[in-house]
Amino acid sequence: MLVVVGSKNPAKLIAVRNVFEGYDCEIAGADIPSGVRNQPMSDEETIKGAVNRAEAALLIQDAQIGIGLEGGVEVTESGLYLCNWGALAADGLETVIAGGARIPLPPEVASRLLDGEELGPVMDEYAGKRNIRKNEGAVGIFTNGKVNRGEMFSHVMNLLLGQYEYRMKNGASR
Ligand SMILES: O=P(O)(O)OP(=O)(O)OP(=O)(O)OC[C@H]1O[C@@H](n2cnc3c(O)ncnc32)[C@H](O)[C@@H]1O
Ligand SMILES: [Mg+2]
Repeated sequence: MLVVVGSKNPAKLIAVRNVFEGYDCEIAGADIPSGVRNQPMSDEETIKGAVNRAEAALLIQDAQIGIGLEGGVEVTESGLYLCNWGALAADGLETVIAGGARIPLPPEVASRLLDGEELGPVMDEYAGKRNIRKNEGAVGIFTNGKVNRGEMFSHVMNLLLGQYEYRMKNGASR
């Protein structure tokens, strides 16, 4: 079985490989646009990005499962929160959706995002590192390394795969 992930970001691919370990399948990453802004600014926009990527990944030749994982932020009364969403698409099945961990961003990072900057480069500058988004992620930085981006997306992937299996088992495919 071929599982296509709508991204080549290693933090996302690691998460997909983790949860499909022991399954007889091949995992491939493909550059697929999210169809939303580079920096999604709400849960709704982030979900849309994840669903778009999953459904476009499924259209790639021989794909049996398409996966979309998307990071964004959500404005709340207690500040700007990192949000993460995932989607799993398969033929004949309503696209499965799951949400991941959320933590608040410090005001100095939040204000730059609200001014239109992207989290990826802002985080690199803030932490004085490179490619944080492909490694531990903002979540890794702000949790002192306790939960990195790959682990966070692994949890989202388990929520997706688990729901997929439940629906397949119970015939709730539509
Ligand atoms: O190559 P893709 O799959 O697009 O991976 P990405 O890192 O850009 O990830 P997203 O598009 O899902 O994330 C949307 C934006 O938020 C940034 N971002 C999201 N989560 C992040 C994190 O944990 N650490 C750093 N940047 C993050 C990211 O760089 C983008 O600007
Ligand atoms: Mg991106």
